[in-house]
Amino acid sequence: MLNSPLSASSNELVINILAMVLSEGKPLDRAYSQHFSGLKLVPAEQARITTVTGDILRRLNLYCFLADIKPEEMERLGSKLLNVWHLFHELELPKMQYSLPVDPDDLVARIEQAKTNPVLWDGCPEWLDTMGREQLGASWEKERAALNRPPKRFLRVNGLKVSRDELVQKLATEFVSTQVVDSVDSALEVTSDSALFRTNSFKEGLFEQQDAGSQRVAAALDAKPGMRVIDACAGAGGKTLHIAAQMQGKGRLLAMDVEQWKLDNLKERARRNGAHNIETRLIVGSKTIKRLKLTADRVLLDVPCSGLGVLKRNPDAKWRDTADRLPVLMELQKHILSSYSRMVKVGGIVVYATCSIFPCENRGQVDAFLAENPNFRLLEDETISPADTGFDGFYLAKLERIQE
Ligand SMILES: C[S@@+](CC[C@H](N)C(=O)[O-])C[C@H]1O[C@@H](n2cnc3c(N)ncnc32)[C@H](O)[C@@H]1O
Repeated sequence: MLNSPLSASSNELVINILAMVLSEGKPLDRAYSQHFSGLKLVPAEQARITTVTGDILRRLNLYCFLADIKPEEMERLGSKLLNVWHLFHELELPKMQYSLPVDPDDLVARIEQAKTNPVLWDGCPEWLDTMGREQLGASWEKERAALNRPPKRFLRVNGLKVSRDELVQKLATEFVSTQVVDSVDSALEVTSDSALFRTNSFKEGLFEQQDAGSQRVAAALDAKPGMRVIDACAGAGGKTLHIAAQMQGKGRLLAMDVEQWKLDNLKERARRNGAHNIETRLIVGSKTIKRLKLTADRVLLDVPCSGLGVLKRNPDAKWRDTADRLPVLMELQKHILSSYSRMVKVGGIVVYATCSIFPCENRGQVDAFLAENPNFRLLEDETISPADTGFDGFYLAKLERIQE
């Protein structure tokens, strides 16, 4: 994980970031950007801080149990948790100015006790374990273990500007080592600890950072040059940019979302990527969708979801009100699938996708949709399993419109 302890100031930052996530309910990425902006941290130290913070959040209940503190006590007692974290990973204790001591015998006893509880050992809250068992049965345990591993870093090669082999060579000259991902044509795994966003390759738009599992979603859409394609929950455009590359910049690609700031972000990324066939449109009501009825060859519905497939990368979702929000999210998923799918032409394809591995957000939604919409048929669906692939977890279903 690390080969030397964090400095006093880095420990302080980890505690402050954790407190912001756990006490103020801020998303982890926002807590990072708020704490890192204005600081002149070297990239390697920033990476060490995110490594430790991410690992603590992936197994928060375990570390809190070992330190005998509660998550909401992070601001006051976080130094004890950080001491426990270092001892657990067989590192020297960090040199913090004020820190609460750890009783080594108590820690050993607590580690032994925790080992007898696999749910705690995997950093899983009780509600999630119950849901995982209900939803996935026997395969839940391997997914639970996979979801607490550190995420790998993947790139999507921007085929509009460079080939995968050319990018490997170019990145090597910038001291970034990568290896090809056999099962995903557009993906490279980053194997060095490099600051990717500072490379010229990134500034020139030769790649985007994107999980390999996520890259399978846009690939399933099979968009071709010259088609009319709608990405209806485009966000900041991770998948839109991939679709634009599939279309080789030819045809019309409409990126829609209910948040204008995300679409603005998308436009900036599209410029860097050299993706010139993207138009953005804010969804302001049902009319925006109705006007596009039967107009598209392909529609991607990358719907809002629990994010429970991507917990390696966003572990803070385990410690929020995710379970309470799930019914609301599922209602929204149902609405988006039934009304936005009308934008596809007869013979066209809709891909419904989530970053969840739970059937209630996935095949359950698709089956309910098909029962009410016999004018669509399921061509194929796939759950991308974090345990089997090492990627983040996603679901995708390819639906063909067979009649108006
Ligand atoms: C899973 S995210 C999309 C991620 C994006 N496709 C990507 O690859 O980066 C879901 C998106 O749906 C948007 N959204 C929420 N409610 C929506 C609605 N009613 N219609 C369309 N988009 C919606 C959210 O703003 C969010 O950007």
